[in-house]
Amino acid sequence: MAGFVKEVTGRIDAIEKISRRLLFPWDCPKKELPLGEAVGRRCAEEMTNGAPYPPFSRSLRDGYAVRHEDASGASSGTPLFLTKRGDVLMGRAPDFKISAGEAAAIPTGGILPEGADAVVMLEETDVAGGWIELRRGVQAGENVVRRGEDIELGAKLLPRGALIDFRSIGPLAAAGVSSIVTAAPKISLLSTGDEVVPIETSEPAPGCVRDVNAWNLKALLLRFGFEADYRGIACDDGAEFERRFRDELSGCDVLILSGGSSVGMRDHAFRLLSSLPEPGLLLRGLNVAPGKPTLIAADMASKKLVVSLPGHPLSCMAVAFTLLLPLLLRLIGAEEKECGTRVRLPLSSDLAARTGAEKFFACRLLADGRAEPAAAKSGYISALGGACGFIRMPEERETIRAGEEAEIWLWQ
Ligand SMILES: Nc1nc2c(c(=O)[nH]1)N[C@H]1C(S)=C(S)[C@@H](COP(=O)(O)OP(=O)(O)OC[C@H]3O[C@@H](n4cnc5c(N)ncnc54)[C@H](O)[C@@H]3O)O[C@H]1N2
Ligand code: MOO
Repeated sequence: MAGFVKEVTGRIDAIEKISRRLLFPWDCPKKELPLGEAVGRRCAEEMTNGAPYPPFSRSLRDGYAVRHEDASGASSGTPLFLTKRGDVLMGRAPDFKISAGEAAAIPTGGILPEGADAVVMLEETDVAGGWIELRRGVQAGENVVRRGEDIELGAKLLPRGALIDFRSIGPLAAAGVSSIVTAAPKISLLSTGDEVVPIETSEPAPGCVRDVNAWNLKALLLRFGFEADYRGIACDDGAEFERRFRDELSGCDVLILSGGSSVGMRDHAFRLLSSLPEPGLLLRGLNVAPGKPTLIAADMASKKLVVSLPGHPLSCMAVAFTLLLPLLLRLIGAEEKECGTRVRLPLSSDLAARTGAEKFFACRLLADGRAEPAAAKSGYISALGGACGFIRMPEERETIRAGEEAEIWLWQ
């Protein structure tokens, strides 16, 4: 790996410069999917609500629909009595209105009859001699959801590029969105290195290891709404590697390599990324630890992005989470610009590193709310097991003490 670049670019600088230089977002492929199949994907366009929700004012309780002023002041000691106007039937529009002094029986979810603006719960009422006895007063709107109160007509359901998941699918279903146009950039994953062998290899030869990075990357990207196609492993032979690289690049929008990003005898990524037409190589060396040997290049005319990630599995994932995902979000024009959530939590033990680079450490969340740094080297593959995300140590820091708050980048 000797001879790797000394000059490095800061992560945020890299993201901003590359996005601007490549004129993100790109008009990348889209796929229309039935709602259920769109779960876990990102919508290609902003989605707005086509109908108010709920579509009609409805009761939240079994009870009596009333005008709140008619119930005002009712208590068990001084009950009020209203005339029963009728029964609201589930799934049917009432064919009567509530006038002063009237109440209507209503089920949970029933349409609030015109004139009524609140519901008194059944257990706070009685039927007495043809009257409805109220033992409690209600405020306007109590036990009722007004038409459009939850989601107004025209409200934003999903910003462009948002992840479709359990948090956002309900309003889409309610709005009758049965299919969604999802962003579907064609992303290919190619691992590199003669020592990297397919996972099916029953007994890797001495010096060989099964491919981990491609599977890590595939799972990470999927978790954040991007489908990536595993294209296998490219060997270290220069000519063969080049053929494979060009072949794979021609079939996708984004080619993600791992390994061979450093500059050594067998590291062809730099040479090939540099050979791409305008703008060619955009990043050579990232000021992130682990993750320095990262290369990014693009071919603007053919709208191709190539990201060559470090071979060490933990480095590869740190760069994928902190640099690759933000770039992909910008590429598809997502409003969200980073994946995950930033919080500040105290650390459970001291952390020490060198100043200069922006540092990321896998960490676990302890039950007492502290973050525990994983004791891991960049070549480890176990560090993300049970991790909640990464601790970020800024460039200028070299320690964070136990008990001191640090910035944590949670997956969620
Ligand atoms: N003398 C120096 N050596 C190294 C430097 C350096 O500056 N000077 N940089 C180190 C850093 S930092 C990293 S990170 C690695 C990155 O090197 P490459 O991106 O060129 O990656 P490789 O050399 O191909 O592999 C590194 C390491 O990772 C393993 N690997 C690669 N691909 C996979 C995969 N798909 N699944 C599992 N493991 C993989 C590979 O076997 C190597 O052990 O270089 C340092 N060295
Ligand atoms: O940057 Mo390497 O990616 O430190 O292990």
